Formats: sequence, structure tokens, C-alpha cells
Amino acid sequence: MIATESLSKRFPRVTALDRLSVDIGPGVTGLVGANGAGKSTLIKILLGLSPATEGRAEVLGLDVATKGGTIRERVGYMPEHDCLPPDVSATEFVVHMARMSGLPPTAARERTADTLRHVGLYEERYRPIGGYSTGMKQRVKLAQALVHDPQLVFLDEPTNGLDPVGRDEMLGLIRRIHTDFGISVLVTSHLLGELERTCDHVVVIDGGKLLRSSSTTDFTQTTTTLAIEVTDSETHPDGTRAVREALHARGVDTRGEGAGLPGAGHILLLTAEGEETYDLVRDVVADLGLGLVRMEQRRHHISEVFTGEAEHSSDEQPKEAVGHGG
Ligand SMILES: Nc1ncnc2c1ncn2[C@@H]1O[C@H](COP(=O)(O)OP(=O)(O)OP(=O)(O)O)[C@@H](O)[C@H]1O
Repeated sequence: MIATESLSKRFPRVTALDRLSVDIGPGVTGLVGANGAGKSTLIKILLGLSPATEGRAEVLGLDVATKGGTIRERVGYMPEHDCLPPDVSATEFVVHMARMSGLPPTAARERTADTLRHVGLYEERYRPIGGYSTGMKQRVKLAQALVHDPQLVFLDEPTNGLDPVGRDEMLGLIRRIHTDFGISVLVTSHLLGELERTCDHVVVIDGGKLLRSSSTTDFTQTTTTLAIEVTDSETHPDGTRAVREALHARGVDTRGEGAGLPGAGHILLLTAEGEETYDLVRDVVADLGLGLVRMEQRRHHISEVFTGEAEHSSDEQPKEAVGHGG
């Protein structure tokens, strides 16, 4: 979908992109970096809106230096900053954008209605945008990026300014752009954590340089941490505690109880030494006459992995560069 080769962008006082080489395939890809890392600059070059100082890039097999117009016909773009006219309605604005992309009037109106419904704007779509909440404005921006049925969309910080609920809704919408319509997505964020549920692939940049590009599952490989949850019984009204003590008596210590996780207080975490740990847990739970609700390997969160790597890396400081929220 996207390929860059030694791509650089230098402004008089700052190098926004520094010999960036990266390949991005279909699906949902997160582009993560702190504010100023070069994300928006990369998007503008990929759209053919801003020339690179050095290197080359292709989007959908088209050279950004010469085929910007064709790229913009096939790619949707949701800019980071507020850029909506306050005194027109969402419908009027999105129809206008659809017409600008070359759709005939009837198709533009139909696509606008479908797209606004998809992003969750209903009766409000006839009211002037100036009265909208931040979340509604973000949805209008998303709708105009999708209205011409692009093959690929670039979403620049779509969760900016949203509260946690609004952020989750937006991330769900982004995921559905790919699952429901088969449109590939490049979505930027300065929050590593929020992209792990949404993206198939994550590209991390810092100071315009590529820090890492890998699939989300590679970032979050399974660990040897086991999470266990058991039922209570009449004999053991606190089943979790009974299992903890029984495991301890057999030399297996459990850590914490999954504070912050769903079902916190009922979840025991322990390090699996191999198959025998699974057998031991099964036997202990059965001997106590309890039910095993779940026994599963916990996955890392991207941000934990990244923090670990940062600690081992001497020449890069992603810890300071990349937020871990979300
Ligand atoms: N037109 C410009 N002229 C001069 N410097 C620029 C220009 N555009 C961007 N920069 C600088 O290039 C660097 C990268 O900016 P860019 O906007 O790409 O970062 P970003 O990762 O998108 O961050 P943000 O989310 O804050 O926009 C920053 O130091 C920025 O100040």
C-alpha cells in the first residue's frame, strides 16, 4: 500500500523526516510518535501535498512526486486540526467534498447519507457544524475522508480531544472501516496504547526516524504469565484465596490479583515454568473441589514491550518520546 525509501524532509531549522524507509501493507496500521515526530509531515508527502527533500515514496504503487492527483482520488484524508466551516451542515459539507472528489450529484448525496450514518451522525447532520461537539466534528472529518469510497485512508490523530468513551467509539469505527468496507487505514496517534486494539501493524517513529515496524502480535507476543480465575464453593467461600494458599504450599507463588483487569480480585497471576504448571493448577483446583473459570496466557501490552526495549537501547529514547496512554 505504502513504501518509502530513505525519505527525508528538512525544514530550515528542523529535520522532520530523516531517511525513513518503511513498507506498509493492507489492513489497519498505526503510525505512532510523540508530537513533532514527523507523522503529519509524512502524511502530507504521501498525499503529494508537500515535496520530500530526499528519497522517494509510493502510495498504491504511484510515485508521490508525480502522481499526487491520482493518489488523492484514491486515498481519503482526515486532517488533524479543525478545518470545518461552522455555518454549513454536515450533509452540505460532505456532499460538497464528495462532489470535489468527482462524484455526480445523486451519487454524492447517496454516499453522503450512507457515510454519515456509518459514522453515527443522524438527525444532527442537518444542523450547522458550528454547534457540534468535538466528537461530532471528528465524525464529520472522518465521513468526508470516506465519502468517495477510497482504497486507503489517512487519519491524522482522529482521537484527539475526545474523552475516553468518544475515543473508544472512534477506534471501533476505524476498525470497522477495514472490516466492513475493506478500506486500508493508516492512523496516527501519540498514544501507543490506544492503537494495540485497533491496528494489525504498528510503525513507530521518533525524530523523523523509524524506530520499529512490526505486526501488533509481534509487539505483544505471549508471555509465560498465566492468569487463573476460579469459582468459590461452600467449603471454600473464597476460592481464589484457597488456590493461592494451595499453590504456595507447593512452592508456586502468585503475584498480584490482576488489579485493573476485568474481574480484578478474582484473578491470580503466576509464572508458568512449562506444561507441569498447567497440570499443577488443574490438580490443585480439582483437589479443592472448585471450578476453573479460566486459565490463559497473558499478552504483553505494546507499551510495556516498548518500555522494555527502550531500557535496553542506548541510542534511542522512545520512552520519553511516546506516550503510553489509551
Ligand atoms: N511547514 C513547516 N515549517 C517548519 N517546520 C515544520 C513545518 N511542518 C512541520 N515542521 C516541524 O517538523 C517537525 C515534525 O512535525 P509534524 O507535524 O510532522 O509532527 P507530528 O508527528 O505530526 O506531530 P503533531 O502531532 O504535533 O503534529 C516538527 O518539529 C515541526 O515543528
